Amino acid sequence: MSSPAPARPRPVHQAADLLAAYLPGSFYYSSVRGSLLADGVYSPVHAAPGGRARAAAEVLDAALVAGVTEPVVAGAIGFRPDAPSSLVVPAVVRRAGPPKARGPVAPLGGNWSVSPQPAPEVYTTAVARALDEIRDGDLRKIVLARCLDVTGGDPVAVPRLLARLVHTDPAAHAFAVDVSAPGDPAPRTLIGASPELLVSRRGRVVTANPLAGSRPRVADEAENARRVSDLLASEKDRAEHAHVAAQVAEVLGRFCVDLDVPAEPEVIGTPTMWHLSTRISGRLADATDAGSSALGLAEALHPTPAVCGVPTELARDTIAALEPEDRGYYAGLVGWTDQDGDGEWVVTIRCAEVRDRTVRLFAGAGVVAGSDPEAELAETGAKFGTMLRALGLEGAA
Ligand SMILES: C=C(O[C@H]1C=CC=C(C(=O)O)[C@@H]1O)C(=O)O
Repeated sequence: MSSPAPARPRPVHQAADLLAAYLPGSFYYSSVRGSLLADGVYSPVHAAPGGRARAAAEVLDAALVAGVTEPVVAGAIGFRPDAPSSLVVPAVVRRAGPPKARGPVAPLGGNWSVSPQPAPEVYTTAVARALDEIRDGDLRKIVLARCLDVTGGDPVAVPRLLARLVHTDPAAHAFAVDVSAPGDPAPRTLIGASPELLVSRRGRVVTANPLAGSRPRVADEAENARRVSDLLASEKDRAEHAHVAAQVAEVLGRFCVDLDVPAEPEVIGTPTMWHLSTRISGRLADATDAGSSALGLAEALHPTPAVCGVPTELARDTIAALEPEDRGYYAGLVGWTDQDGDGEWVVTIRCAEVRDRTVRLFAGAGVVAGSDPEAELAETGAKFGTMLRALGLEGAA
């Protein structure tokens, strides 16, 4: 006869201690729901797109049997189906409450050179071409991205960069993920502070918070108020947003009962941007299937028109044709799922990839009929602000 396992007290950690304990190679994730720091690898999770949730559930079962305490699957998945992914069941997971705002963290220092990739006029030409495709063909929305390479004299202090991201905006979904691949000459870290919740699951309750439609935030509050009301009234931005909210609602509708989709978007603010936002929630019809774990839902939702477009396949092909730089992990998903299927995944935006002395920032903007190439260039410049602030280079885009 088997006897129940003795209940072990859960070790109590402070959010600030987890952040302070982060080292490159660890997995860090924090949001208003809590903080998670994971180290070591019990097992990688390898599976093709669409099969990851089931593979994750199997590895989590094996980890439990092997004695891993409260295992999770954590990591990042790239934008394209053929992009790399970095998903593991870590050997050790520590959890704490949400991070709190604290005093300023010292800047990274150093002399940085900043180089847009591609050149700004290549980006505006791509937006103009996308507008031609929208006018002449079936494309209705496309998100076009560009990069900013920031290079310093010394290897980048990733833990300090992460601490600055978290302290600037403790409400963001902050992350740092080791995305090194075999043969890389130096370790690579995906780091960022995303405002966009792809999906979270807690028990049967599912929440998503699609964002699209933007204005840069400025210091002057009267000007911010004008920008917020302009954003709410903008037909172009509302169309851009409606594509995302509709697709997220349609996908979650396949899994949920009692889906609540607000009829009107609201505006949310980050320290650098204002966005149209729709908070969607529902209850899972079947919470036992691996396909409805947080990772399963995230895979079903990806890529939303917040990072790809409408229709999805045509937008993805047009992105491949118009963007000269590979997105890699940008515009993919980052997060974690536990053995109950609970977890949280965010859209990988307001992020960068750090490799030795270089930080490659990514930012994209949604293009619909009525978009203006110069305005999209400026919008992507403003979106770089999240990472530039953390680097101490505000205004360098
Ligand atoms: C694609 C990005 O942002 C998305 C999320 C919010 C608003 C967006 C926009 O207004 O274009 C984008 O869809 C990015 O930051 O790289």
